[in-house]
Amino acid sequence: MAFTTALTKHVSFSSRFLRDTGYIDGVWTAGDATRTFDVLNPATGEVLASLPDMGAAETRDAITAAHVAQPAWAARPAKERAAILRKWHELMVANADELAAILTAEMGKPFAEARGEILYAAAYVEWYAEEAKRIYGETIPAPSNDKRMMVIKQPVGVVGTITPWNFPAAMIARKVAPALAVGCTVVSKPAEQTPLSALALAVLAEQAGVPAGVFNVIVGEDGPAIGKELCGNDKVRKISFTGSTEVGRILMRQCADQIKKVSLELGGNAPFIVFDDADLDAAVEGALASKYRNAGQTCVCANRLYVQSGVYDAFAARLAAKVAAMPVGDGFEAGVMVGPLIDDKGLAKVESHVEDAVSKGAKVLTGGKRIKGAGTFFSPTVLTGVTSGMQVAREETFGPVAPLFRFDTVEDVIAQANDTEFGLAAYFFAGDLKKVWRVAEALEYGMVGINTGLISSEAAPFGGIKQSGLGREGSRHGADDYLEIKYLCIGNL
Ligand SMILES: NC(=O)C1=CN([C@@H]2O[C@H](COP(=O)(O)OP(=O)(O)OC[C@H]3O[C@@H](n4cnc5c(N)ncnc54)[C@H](OP(=O)(O)O)[C@@H]3O)[C@@H](O)[C@H]2O)C=CC1
Ligand SMILES: O=C(O)CCCC(=O)O
Repeated sequence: MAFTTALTKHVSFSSRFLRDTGYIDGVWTAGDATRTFDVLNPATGEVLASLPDMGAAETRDAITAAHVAQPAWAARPAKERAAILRKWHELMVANADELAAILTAEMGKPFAEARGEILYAAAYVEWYAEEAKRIYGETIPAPSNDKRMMVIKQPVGVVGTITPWNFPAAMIARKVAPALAVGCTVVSKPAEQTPLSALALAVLAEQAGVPAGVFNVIVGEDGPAIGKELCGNDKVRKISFTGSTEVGRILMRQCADQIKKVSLELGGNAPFIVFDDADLDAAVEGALASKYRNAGQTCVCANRLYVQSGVYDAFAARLAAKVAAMPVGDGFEAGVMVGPLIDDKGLAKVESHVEDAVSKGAKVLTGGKRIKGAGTFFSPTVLTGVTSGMQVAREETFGPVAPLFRFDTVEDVIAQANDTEFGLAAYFFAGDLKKVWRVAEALEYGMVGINTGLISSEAAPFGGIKQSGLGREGSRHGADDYLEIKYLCIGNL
């Protein structure tokens, strides 16, 4: 059976949104896949579903379908594409509870957070339904009277998207919505841990009127094989990826042969700075929101918390008290704030970061251990006495661990915050306006939260600099990633 009772106790077998195959050219199909792979609930370790392990051949078929469908989709008036996206948005909002249950079951995040993610994903679809109608060109005053110069924008064509498990709905929505809005077609490959949410989005896209071939989903556990086909097939004009910097580098190399466009949203190592003049309660709340959201499995999560000497002890004590009180458990239990980590690999990484820090002199104020049992839980942790020689200073922990570094001067903390190859998000809490400007300008990051730990929004350009990636998602800038600029010059006038 494709779905087990471990899933259907949360999402009924008769759910209109559960699918047990991929989706190619408007058809629910396993292609030629002969093997299956299991989708697990990380809170219990139970198998939720078995899906066909699709690979390069099915990806090729989906690319062909997307290639055939693209000209007609691009030729539809923007208003029609917008109306279909708007309908998709409405269906996501109307069915948020059921989509959230699927998401919590396969990913583990608390149900309220999962529901928040569905609405966040839907907001991207709504945003690009609106933007679809505003893909403006421009006219340019020509340097001579016998010419007229202008610019039009056209869709890049077929797009391959590869997305991670930490936001199984939002990461797909914020790539697919702008792509479809401007007239591209898409072949999507969700993470092997969370394919059910992707398939549920495709069900709703189909109901909304997205035509066959315009949005295709390939499910499978051989990411490298699917990725190679997406990067190597010359019908695909662009790859949009969210995930680890390591895989982003592989994809960029694979795209080099055909000079294929890439958007990459990669790892972060976000500094979170608390200055002596900060509102300490707001800084603690900001740290809780930024660090422990999604059990710390977010590329924009605070990874290194730098606290100025004058408030270090007070901040550490207040943060630890709140963190110790956070309920941990199955995301379906009422009141749970921190769910499991995605899998054993994720749990082992968090554990090794904490062990490394402690072995080099850090102190555990609260947490610090995996929680024994069936699921992959790690207790929300605060570490003090953390220094730059520890793993937590250099690598993304991707777990509920707040390492607190002490600093004295603005210059010192900016140097430490920028001392990383990553440049996605940074945060700081301060009162003095002069300092706010100086620090905001000096931080080498694509996004900076000032006196807030939450910066994500469909209205904002999300993306990084340095090895955190290329391109932006969300806002009006997010559409540009799926558009080519064409310059037209009329002569002999
Ligand atoms: N920027 C971010 O938001 C994210 C960062 N990370 C970071 O990466 C670490 C590892 O997480 P992990 O899940 O392994 O992330 P990955 O980067 O390995 O996975 C993300 C996506 O890429 C796919 N993939 C993996 N290898 C290839 C490949 N060679 N070619 C094409 N696609 C590929 C995966 O497919 P499949 O699932 O089939 O392997 C998945 O869909 C985390 O601990 C975290 O630090 C992780 C997720 C998101
Ligand atoms: O972790 C990610 O890859 C996406 C960040 C989620 C968000 O805040 O939009």
